[in-house]
Amino acid sequence: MKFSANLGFLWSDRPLPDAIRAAKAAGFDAVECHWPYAVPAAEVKAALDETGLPMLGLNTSRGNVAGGENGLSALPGRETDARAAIDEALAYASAVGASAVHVMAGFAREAEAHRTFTANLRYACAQAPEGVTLLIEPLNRHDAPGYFLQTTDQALVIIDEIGAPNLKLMFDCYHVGRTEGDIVTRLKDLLPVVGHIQFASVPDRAAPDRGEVNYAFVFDTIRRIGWDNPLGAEYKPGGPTDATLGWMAAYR
Ligand SMILES: O=C(O)[C@H](O)C(=O)CO
Ligand SMILES: [Mg+2]
Repeated sequence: MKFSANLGFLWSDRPLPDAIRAAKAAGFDAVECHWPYAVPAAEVKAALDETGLPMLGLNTSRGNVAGGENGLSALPGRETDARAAIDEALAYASAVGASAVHVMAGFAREAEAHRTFTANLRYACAQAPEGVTLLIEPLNRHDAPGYFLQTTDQALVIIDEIGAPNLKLMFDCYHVGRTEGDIVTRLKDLLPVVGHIQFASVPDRAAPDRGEVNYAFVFDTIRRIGWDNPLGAEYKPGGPTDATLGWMAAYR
């Protein structure tokens, strides 16, 4: 199995270039991040070149975080800000060679939110350069109550409606486990539209060696169905990241 270190959580106490180096030293095959924008892209690119690790993805900006925002693309009336965030993410992705951008929907319950989200996603799909995939990710209702995109069924409707080859699903086993369950069946059913897979223990969002989901079974199923891309370790270490990596040895 190949694994990608999600540097939004792993080694998040270090500057991003150092976190990339730590991921390399720990044996990860790739990295991904959340919101790298405070770090000059050239510094991130230099660390990626130095380590040889690919950057699999980054997120569009959340907007006004202090004001409670968690993404902009489904917010009616905020199209200008949402598209600026998409442009920013695509430019950063191009500068560091990242292969995906997660377009964050945000907290929205208005009737027009679906139409706003699909319009902004169409914009993103049209703007994305060759080799950059757009991802949408349902977030579980416990951690992100009121988030517009909550289930894989809802994401599938959106992906089908837009019908763009560069729009895919971020299948985060943690969120699916918390909201929907039946993780491996959902994954198999959705495989044609899956662009990236992430994981963490359920329900604690810790390393995958605990909790109610048997990740040995999940990873084995992923291997059997022929998914060969690195799986995103997006868990909260709750202390020094290096002390939480014992789970990896079983899959090498
Ligand atoms: O929280 C998650 O699972 C996402 O992957 C993310 O990037 C931020 O919401
Ligand atoms: Mg995730």
